[in-house]
Amino acid sequence: MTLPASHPILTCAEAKALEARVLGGDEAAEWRAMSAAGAAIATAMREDMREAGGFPAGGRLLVLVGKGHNGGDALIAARVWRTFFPAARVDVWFAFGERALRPLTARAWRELATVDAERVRVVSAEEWGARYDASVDGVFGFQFRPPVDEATKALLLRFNELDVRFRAAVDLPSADVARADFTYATGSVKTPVVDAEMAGRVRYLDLGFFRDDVVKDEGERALRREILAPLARLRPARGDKRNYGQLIIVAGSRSYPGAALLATLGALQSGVGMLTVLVPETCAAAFAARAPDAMWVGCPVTPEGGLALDTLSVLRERMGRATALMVGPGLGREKETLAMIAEAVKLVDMPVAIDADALQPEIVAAVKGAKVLTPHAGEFARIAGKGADLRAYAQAANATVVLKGPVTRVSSGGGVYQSFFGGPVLARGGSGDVLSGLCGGLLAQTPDDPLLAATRATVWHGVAADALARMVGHTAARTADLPGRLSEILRRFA
Ligand SMILES: NC(=O)C1=CN([C@@H]2O[C@H](COP(=O)(O)OP(=O)(O)OC[C@H]3O[C@@H](n4cnc5c(N)ncnc54)[C@H](O)[C@@H]3O)[C@@H](O)[C@H]2O)[C@@H](O)CC1
Ligand SMILES: Nc1ncnc2c1ncn2[C@@H]1O[C@H](COP(=O)(O)OP(=O)(O)O)[C@@H](O)[C@H]1O
Repeated sequence: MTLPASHPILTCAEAKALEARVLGGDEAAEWRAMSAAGAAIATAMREDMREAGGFPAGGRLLVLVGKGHNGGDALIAARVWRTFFPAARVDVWFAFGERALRPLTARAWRELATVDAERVRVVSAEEWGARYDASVDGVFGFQFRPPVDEATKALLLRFNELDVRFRAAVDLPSADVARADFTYATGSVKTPVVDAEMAGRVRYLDLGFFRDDVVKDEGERALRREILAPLARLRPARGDKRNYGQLIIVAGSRSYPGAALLATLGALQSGVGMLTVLVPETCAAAFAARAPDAMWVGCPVTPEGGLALDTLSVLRERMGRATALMVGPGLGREKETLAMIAEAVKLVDMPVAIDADALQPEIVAAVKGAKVLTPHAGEFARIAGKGADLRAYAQAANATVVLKGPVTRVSSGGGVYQSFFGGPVLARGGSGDVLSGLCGGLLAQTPDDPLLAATRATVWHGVAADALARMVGHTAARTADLPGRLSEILRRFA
């Protein structure tokens, strides 16, 4: 088993101890880390801001600075921002005055202030502009101890009212009051940010603090995009399609034909060697025109339009050398169809991925071997019971579970791997179907390693969604365009 590329998620006390260990209280090392954090924040902000159309030349940035290193990170980010956007105008607000700055934060401020005094100015809260293109909140970081004083809280609440197109925060949204669209977790992800309502989306910025980390399948962990790197490498010259697995998908119904097609498009870009898709006979020809590289097999349907029990004989004929089975997208919930699926998962001797309507307790229980389940919160409640714990359920069900949501969490009963990739561009019908196809395709390639297939699919899907959002924004995007983004992101591992 290859453990998924990931780093531990730490409590604030653990993060403090880690930084003390790595930086050893050495001021030069601390400055280097702050500089790396600031540069990483600015770079990530520039990328993420493309989802909102980018930062205009001559745009306005507001930087909120506290006393500590969180403020220093924000000030360095602003200095790097000025190298990206030389005409940017930067307003700096010191929450506790300039004199309160700790030495390295004061140094970060001196470096920013000397760049270009005309475009960088200190503002009081009264001088805040009504509108900014972007902001960086560095008032409080993970050393924050509540409560916040009333005056500062009132100002942070006022900050929330400003018209800011893109709000970034360093490590944690200040006092859990300042609102962020993206919170940049520098060096490590700290536990409180994961559930912080004000944090927006979390981005983990790896600063190399975990050099000595040995991945263990335990605890809460943040998935890293490096999990995709092996997929970017050359394949052996004499490879054969049979080396890359064969996936069989059973999906679709008269009501939801599109889900089967979307899952197929996801699977086709997973790198799988062969793909066979069992769909209602009425769909096969049209789908073959859309995706001729999959082998479409038309199956009998019930009068209501779901796959009929006889689909089992088609599966028996076709399962030959298959290395994984994926069932669920768009099947509908007819009794006959679900009974057929329960038999199908018993029939095969290969790992099974289960999604959507096939996520029923009796179907999950019928799988003999390895299984990957990809429920959203509603489906998870259906199979595991209301309020069930992900890790405990995965362990009890002997399954790898991908619990989808704004942050998707994956566990096979050991560690809980969180994916901070992807965003609201995915909040539209069919994006889960693409994920299940991708997951099935990866499972067919690593049938002995369902955890690797599931975590990799989750990261890949999320990173592709980010790429899509950067191209077209959140609103006028289409799920059908998501599979097309899966290839380009592998090209960035050179
Ligand atoms: N183009 C297509 O053909 C599409 C077909 N789809 C198919 O539509 C069928 C129904 O899927 P749905 O996911 O809509 O099923 P449902 O909306 O019926 O979800 C099942 C239960 O979970 C709840 N629920 C749904 N989303 C939730 C969430 N994010 N958090 C908490 N609870 C949630 C619902 O209230 C419901 O009780 C599936 O077969 C699916 O594959 C969808 O994937 C959309 C696109
Ligand atoms: N706000 C969001 N931020 C990030 N990811 C999201 C968000 N909303 C939905 N997603 C992702 O989109 C996918 C939706 O899947 P699912 O709920 O099965 O919908 P569907 O059946 O319509 O495809 C999941 O991968 C989920 O993690």
